[in-house]
Amino acid sequence: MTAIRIDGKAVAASLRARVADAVADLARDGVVPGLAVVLVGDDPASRVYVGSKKKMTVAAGMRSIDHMLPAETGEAELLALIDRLNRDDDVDGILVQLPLPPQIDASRVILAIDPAKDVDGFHPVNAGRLATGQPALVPCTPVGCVMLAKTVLPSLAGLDAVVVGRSNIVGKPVAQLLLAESATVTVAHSRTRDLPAVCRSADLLVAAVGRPEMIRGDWIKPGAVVIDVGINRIEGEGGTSRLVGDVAYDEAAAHAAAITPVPGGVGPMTIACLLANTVKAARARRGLPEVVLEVAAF
Ligand SMILES: Nc1nc(=O)c2c([nH]1)NC[C@@H]1CN(c3ccc(C(=O)N[C@@H](CCC(=O)O)C(=O)O)cc3)C=[N+]21
Repeated sequence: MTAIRIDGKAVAASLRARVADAVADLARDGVVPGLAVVLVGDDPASRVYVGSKKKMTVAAGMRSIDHMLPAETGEAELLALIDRLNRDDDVDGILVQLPLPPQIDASRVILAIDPAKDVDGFHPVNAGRLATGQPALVPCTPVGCVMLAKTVLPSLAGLDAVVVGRSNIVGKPVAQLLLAESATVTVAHSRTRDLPAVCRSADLLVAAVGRPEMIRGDWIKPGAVVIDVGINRIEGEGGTSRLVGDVAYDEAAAHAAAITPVPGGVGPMTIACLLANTVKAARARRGLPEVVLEVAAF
């Protein structure tokens, strides 16, 4: 069997087109959503990523407000900026790029963001709302994972889903979303016994561990759907480098029914979902009804 390659780039482009339509609707009422992105330090990969978010925010018709702060920025200074952004009525979404330098406590920063503007969905209020089935801003990468799975699966109800990784950013929220879709969810992690056997039980496998190609072909149940969240840069010969996922793609594709590539899988969905969350926040803050931006499933 050779698996279907799930085209995250194409699904993300169609989601961004829906976002742009929703932004045009808001513009007719004089509303232009604004997304503030805060980057502390000058990590080159983070700069590239923030740049591409800015470009796509503007392409969708929204305002992008960048705050590039030096690596030595103190926690109090960052918290003061967040306070200003919370109060600024032109700002609908606030994203503080992670990781933060060691002198800043990320959990305190996340707690300081107004949950109504928390387009990353990392604030405990949004995490709690997601866990209890209330309307929430939901983390972007997990939403992207579920959207991609739904492009090849008519329903996730009753499926055995295995999530490898238990971070607050991906593992836990993607498990909550899959549970809300009525999958039977197992969250595996570094202390899980016989991880290959646990993975082999999965109809739907979500890999979010951050270890290059850790998940091998013979860990995949025949006919499974595999969503690879990992984005790992590995050094090749002669100073070259390439991106690989947490799943050994070629091996896994020999067993799976469908699989997301890296690059071109979950990554582009993360940014598209961030734009969608910004529209969602802009509407909710003004008491406007929610619009469906999800790409039509199946
Ligand atoms: N507060 C916060 N929110 C985030 O959502 C967040 C963050 N901090 N810190 C960094 C990570 C990383 N991240 C990516 C998003 C898109 C791609 C992406 O679009 N990747 C493309 C291209 C990759 C390339 O060519 O370099 C792909 O996978 O096809 C990658 C990485 C969001 N993050």
